[in-house]
Amino acid sequence: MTVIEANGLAKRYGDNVVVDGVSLSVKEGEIFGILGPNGAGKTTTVECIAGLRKPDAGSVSIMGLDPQRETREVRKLLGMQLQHSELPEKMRVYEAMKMFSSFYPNPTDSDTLLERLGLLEKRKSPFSKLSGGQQQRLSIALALIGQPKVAILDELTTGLDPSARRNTWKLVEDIRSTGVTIVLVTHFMEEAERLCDRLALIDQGKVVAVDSPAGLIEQVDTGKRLRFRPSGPFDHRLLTDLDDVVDVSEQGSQIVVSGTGNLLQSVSARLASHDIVANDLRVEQASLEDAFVALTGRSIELGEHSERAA
Ligand SMILES: Nc1ncnc2c1ncn2[C@@H]1O[C@H](COP(=O)(O)OP(=O)(O)OP(=O)(O)O)[C@@H](O)[C@H]1O
Repeated sequence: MTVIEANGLAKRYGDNVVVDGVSLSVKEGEIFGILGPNGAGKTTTVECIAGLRKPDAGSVSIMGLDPQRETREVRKLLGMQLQHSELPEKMRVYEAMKMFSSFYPNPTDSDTLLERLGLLEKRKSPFSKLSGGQQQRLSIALALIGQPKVAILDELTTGLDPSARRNTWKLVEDIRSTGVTIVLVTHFMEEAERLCDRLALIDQGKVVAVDSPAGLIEQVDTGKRLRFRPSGPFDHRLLTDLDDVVDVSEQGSQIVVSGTGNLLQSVSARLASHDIVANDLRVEQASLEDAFVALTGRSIELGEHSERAA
């Protein structure tokens, strides 16, 4: 079943076209990623989807409802974790939960949710005394308090250290396993690859491609590459006549073999039959980053405020 359907969304600020004809559909129970560099229009897109911003053109349907016209009904279905959720410094965790609970007709039990998010012992802490990871987890709790069918999570691991980031990924998987459909906005390749069932790559306000992470990589896959340092004298002709090998070259002391099919197996077998050991053997395959570069001509990590996923 389709949970979110957006068609031809457009939004401009003055002369700046930020969202330029975005169409996408999100299926029930999936983690759908919106991946693109800083400033690509991701946040504006999800704000239009959630009804927090009015698009200049296009339409959105969330489980058959129009977020612009049926705002109250949509709020009951949708939990939104905002990119920079700021609460009053002195507001305590349980007070924030209570306030957000009051917005929904059927909120879940606050302490049970805090416990699930590892925040129960912090329930009396003021917002300003929480670590970055705890503030993020609280913003997720606030997005989930109304028992939404759909949760939109915007850049939820930006600013977190690698361990907190991994814990948050686990949490997102747990939320999905309870049947919540998740839209995940991110500019981290690793996060998108690890979590998302399907992804929309967004660049300069446009959807460049929608597919599973593996499907996107496959679209641009130029084949496989092996690198190794041979243990003894090596003649390229040893490998060039293999069916799976397309090219053999040298980079310093390394041999680089590109090809297709069972490249690793056929090269290993041939080397072994000549008593050559492939030291420091590495298999390289196209990544999501390669797919993004191939589809847009630009690197996603080059955004002004980019931060590499560790
Ligand atoms: N209210 C606004 N008024 C004017 N320009 C805006 C407004 N909101 C966003 N923009 C501009 O729209 C562009 C896209 O912003 P948006 O936040 O949607 O991108 P994004 O892909 O989510 O990037 P980021 O990850 O940096 O937030 C940016 O150039 C931004 O400066």
